[in-house]
Amino acid sequence: MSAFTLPDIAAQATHSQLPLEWVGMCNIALPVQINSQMLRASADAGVSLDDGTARGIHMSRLYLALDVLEYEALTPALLNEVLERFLDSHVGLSASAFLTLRFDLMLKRPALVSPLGGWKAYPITLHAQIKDEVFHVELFAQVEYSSTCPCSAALARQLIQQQFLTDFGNRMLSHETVLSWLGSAQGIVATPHSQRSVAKLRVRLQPGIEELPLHALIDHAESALGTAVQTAVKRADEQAFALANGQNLMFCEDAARRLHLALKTLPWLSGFNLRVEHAESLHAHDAVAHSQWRW
Ligand SMILES: Nc1nc2c(ncn2[C@@H]2O[C@H](COP(=O)(O)OP(=O)(O)OP(=O)(O)O)[C@@H](O)[C@H]2O)c(=O)[nH]1
Repeated sequence: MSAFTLPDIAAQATHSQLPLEWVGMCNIALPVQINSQMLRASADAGVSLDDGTARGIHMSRLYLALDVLEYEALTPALLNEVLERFLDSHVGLSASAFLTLRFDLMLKRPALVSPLGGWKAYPITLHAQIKDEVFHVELFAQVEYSSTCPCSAALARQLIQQQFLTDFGNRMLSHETVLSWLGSAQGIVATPHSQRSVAKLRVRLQPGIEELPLHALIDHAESALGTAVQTAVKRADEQAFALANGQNLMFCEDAARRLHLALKTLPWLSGFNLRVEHAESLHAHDAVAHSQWRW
């Protein structure tokens, strides 16, 4: 080695003769382009080290291959291109390449009634890989919604009926008296409990799909649930939300089944795994359900 040559440890041989499934870097900060927005993302970039005699991979080559993500809209083709670059820069060392991207998708959402709106941040994780020469992409999205317990709603209705009997017995009542009672806190003595809930959707894309259907996946899930959490809210919006909750009473099992049936209709999906978590206000633990299809 001359005084001007930098030592290249990664290029040395190792005596362990042991291939490794994944080698790379985690939590690389970088921007990605989605829906013409520049989003702050975090990437895990890796390859397999199939040559068990090689000391290491070339981390810098993976890092530099991520560059393109800054300049082009994120699509399955772009993810594939980055993974191909990983492999092209590791010929003879690696046969599989992996890329995970995490970011918050920002979507502007209208209010239910008023002409207002606001932004929601949806946590997204994309897993792309080339393994056995096959390219795969998985999307993971989190969608928050409200769930009102159907059992609690029925119990509350029963208490309201009992209160009605206590207040009026079998008396003949005028329309006006009943209307006023229904509008009073003494009449509606009990309310069901609701909780902020989250659906965690993991889906595999059909090969050949051109766009990442993040927006479509989230819209589809929110429409199936009917009670997506809101942004800007005036009283008219809150009332519409109360109605939506009353019309979409859900145990976690109901939410999981709704989402299962809804996701199955998406033609660009080849399989999914979903989990719903209802952060119960009745107790301090969560109600959780899982479901999957072709997973
Ligand atoms: N393989 C490997 N490299 C590491 C690790 N930690 C830090 N590095 C450093 O990552 C840097 C980049 O590695 P390479 O991509 O091989 O750099 P290089 O040899 O200048 O680049 P090439 O000429 O393209 O091979 C090197 O300085 C390594 O020492 C590690 O755990 N494994």
